[in-house]
This record gives sequence, C-alpha cells and structure tokens, in this order.
Amino acid sequence: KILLAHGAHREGKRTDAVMEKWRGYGLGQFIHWGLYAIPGGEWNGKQYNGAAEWIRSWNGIPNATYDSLIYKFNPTAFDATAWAKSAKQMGARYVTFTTKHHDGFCMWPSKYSKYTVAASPYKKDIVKAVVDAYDKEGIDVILYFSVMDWSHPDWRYEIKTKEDSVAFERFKKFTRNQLIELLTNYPKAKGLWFDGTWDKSWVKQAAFADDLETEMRKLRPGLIIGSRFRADENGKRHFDSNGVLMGDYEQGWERKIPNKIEEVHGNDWDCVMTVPENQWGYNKAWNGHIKSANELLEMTAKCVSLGGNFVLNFGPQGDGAIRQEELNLATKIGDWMKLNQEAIYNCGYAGYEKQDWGYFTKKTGSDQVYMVVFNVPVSGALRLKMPAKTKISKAYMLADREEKILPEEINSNEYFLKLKKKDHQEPFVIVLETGKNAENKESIYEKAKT
Ligand SMILES: C[C@@H]1N[C@@H](C(=O)NCc2ccccc2)[C@H](O)[C@@H]1O
Repeated sequence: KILLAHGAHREGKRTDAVMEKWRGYGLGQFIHWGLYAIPGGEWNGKQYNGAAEWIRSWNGIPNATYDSLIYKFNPTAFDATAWAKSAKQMGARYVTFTTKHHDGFCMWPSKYSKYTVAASPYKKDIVKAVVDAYDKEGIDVILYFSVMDWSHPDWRYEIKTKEDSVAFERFKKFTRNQLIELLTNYPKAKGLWFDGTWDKSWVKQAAFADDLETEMRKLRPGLIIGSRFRADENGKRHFDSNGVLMGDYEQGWERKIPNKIEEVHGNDWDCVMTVPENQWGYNKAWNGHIKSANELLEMTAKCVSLGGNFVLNFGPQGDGAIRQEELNLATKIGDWMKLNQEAIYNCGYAGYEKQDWGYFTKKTGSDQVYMVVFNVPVSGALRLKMPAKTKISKAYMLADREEKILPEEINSNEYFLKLKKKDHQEPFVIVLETGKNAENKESIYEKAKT
C-alpha cells in the first residue's frame, strides 16, 4: 500500500444509522433547476445540441447575455410543496437538488455572491423552500453543489501562472465559504452531491479538499459525501492510489448502471439518470430516446439488485412547473411502487446469479428474497436457478399473496415457476421464501457424464 496523506480515510461501507438509511432508499429524485431552464436548450431559435444545463458554455451565447437571465428569473409557477408531493407519490425517498450548477447561479441567497436568487425578481430562497417542503413529506434532502463555477472571476480550469494561482486561492476560500454557508443555513440536509470536480485546478487541491471534507463532516456529523468530491495527492479521483474508494459511496454511475456485482467493489453507490439520453436541465425539445416508466422501473430494480440506489432526474421549466411528461412518469412509477415497494425499499443484492426473467432483490437483514420480473418467456414459466443448498419453501405473487406458485423442481437447484397469467403488461414481483440452510436435497437426476 502506498502511504497517502489525502487518500481514503475509511475502507468499506459506513455502518452508522444515517448511512444504513441511505443504503435502503432504493429510489430517489434528482432535480436540476436554474437559469438554464429559461432558454431550455434553445437560443434565438437555434437548438443547443449539448445538455441544456451547459448552454452557458456554448459560444452561441455571450456569457454576459446568459448571466442577464437573472433579471428574467421569476418562476411564478414554482411550488415546492407540489414538487415534494409528486416525489412522495412516486415513491422517492430522497431528493438531490441543484444549489449551484456549473453556471454559478446560486438558488439560495448566498452572501458570498451577487449572482443569486436574491438579485432576481423572484428574490426568495429556493433551496430553503425545497428543503422544507421535502422534509415535510419525509423525503431526505441531498444538496448538489458544482465546484466548477464558470461565472466566478477567480475560477480556473487549470493553474498556469502565478496570477492563476493567486486567483484560485481566492476561489478555494469562496468555495469553502459557500459550503459552510449551505451546511449552516440548511442543517436538515443529509448530504452533499458534488459535481464539476474533474478540472485540473481542483484535482491539484488534495490537501485543501481533504481538510474541507473533514471540516464539513465535523460541522455536520453523519453528513454523506460521495466519491466525486476530491482527488488524492496523486490526482486519483473516486478511488485513491491504493484503489480504495474516497467518500461514503461511489458517485461514478452517471447515466450508466453496473451489470454485475463485481463492478461495485463492495461499496455503496447511486446511479443518477436522465429521462432523455443526456438532458438534466429543462430542454424544450426532448430529442432522441425518452425512457418509459417500465424502462425506469427496470433500471430501479437493476440498481437495487446490485446494492445501489436509482436517482431519477427531473428538469423543471423556467416558470417552476414540472413538465407533464415528467409528472406522468412520476405517477406511473408511483402506481407501481405503491404495490411493489417492499421489493425495493431496504433491499439489496441477493447473492444469486442474474437470470433472464429479471432481478433478485433481498430484504436487508432477512432471508426474504424477491423476484422483480420484467421478462416472462413465451412458455409462461420462469426458469429459476438457485445456488446449491437453497430450498424454496414458498413462492407467491407480492400483489396477491393468495396467488401461490408451486415451484416444479427440474434439476438440482433449478425450478420452473408456472405463472397463472402469461401476458403481463407490467413488471411484477414474486416473493420467495427460501430456507438458506435447508438440507441440500440430493437431485433425483444424475449428472450427465461428458
Ligand atoms: C449530474 C450531471 N453532471 C453534470 C456534468 O457535467 N456531467 C458531464 C460529465 C459527466 C461525467 C464526468 C465528467 C463530466 C451534468 O450537467 C449533470 O449535472
């Protein structure tokens, strides 16, 4: 092991109650909202073909012109309670909210910047409204914060000159001030979701970032900070020079999902996902593939089956209303979650191999196993391969506990589950009661000799 002053300070999962709760969330909501929602991916009738929240970086718009959007920010349709109620019915158990994105506009009245809601016609503290409304619905709040701040005169992508380094020292102080301000103003926030930390300038600040993380954790015991915040003294990010995860969970799953358990290295993790292929902020033209509710439910089940959380992004419009397509998805997902949440909340990796019909999840701290089924074969019978020594004592439909399913053993540890109904239009859950240490019933079929 390489001796590191600013690598990981802890190895393996956190075991405290706050993190145990985080681990069991299953489904979360991301909200990207800021000045970028006003142009919505378009400027002077021309479409910006990047992600809508990056439109300030487009050379199609002078920075000063973009920044003057502050004078147009007056979201009359903004209703944090309506957002929180929609998230509640969807079944989200935490929300990650953009306090400041790469453009540098602050959704709270920061005293360290003029470029905030306080200087807009709207004036009011949006972060406070969101934190209070979601907290009232029992949904935990994580604050998203972009270190990269294109609007700040002292921000640098990299430090090339003495002047750059003097400026960036000021920027580091500014960043620390804003983070301490957020933790002080919004003590209900359970964590910080850092972004914009890949710049060469920030990657060189191992000691500063390490000290800042320590200071934030001391100010807010139990605070949850992911692996994207800081680099170690060799510039290694997410995993330090010894390959150990920095922070409390892996934050690398952005618009992608692991396929097998080995890819998560025994760490906690969350996957953050857009509804279109790559739009986080509101984009008028939702081009390309828009994910359906069933696709998003499958992503949720896949993440939970591999021990992670699935965080679905919403991009409210410039007026503060959430677009109808997103509200419809939240409703459809919520309808399914109301029936099947038992297989998602406080569940994790079951330890079984992946199978064609869908995903296994297991209730944390129990032997209760769930099959979240997305693919029923034409035969209408699900082939189930269990590890040796696993006996199925009971199988039934979660949505109708009276509908028992008799597992037909076809081979040692292989079963067919014949379903009453074949044409399922929605994913569904089968509950498996397994006796882990059941005697390993000798198979009645001898193995083929090859
Ligand atoms: C959560 C998303 N992260 C922001 C972003 O800049 N992603 C682009 C990116 C993704 C992964 C590594 C570097 C850069 C996007 O704008 C969203 O805020």
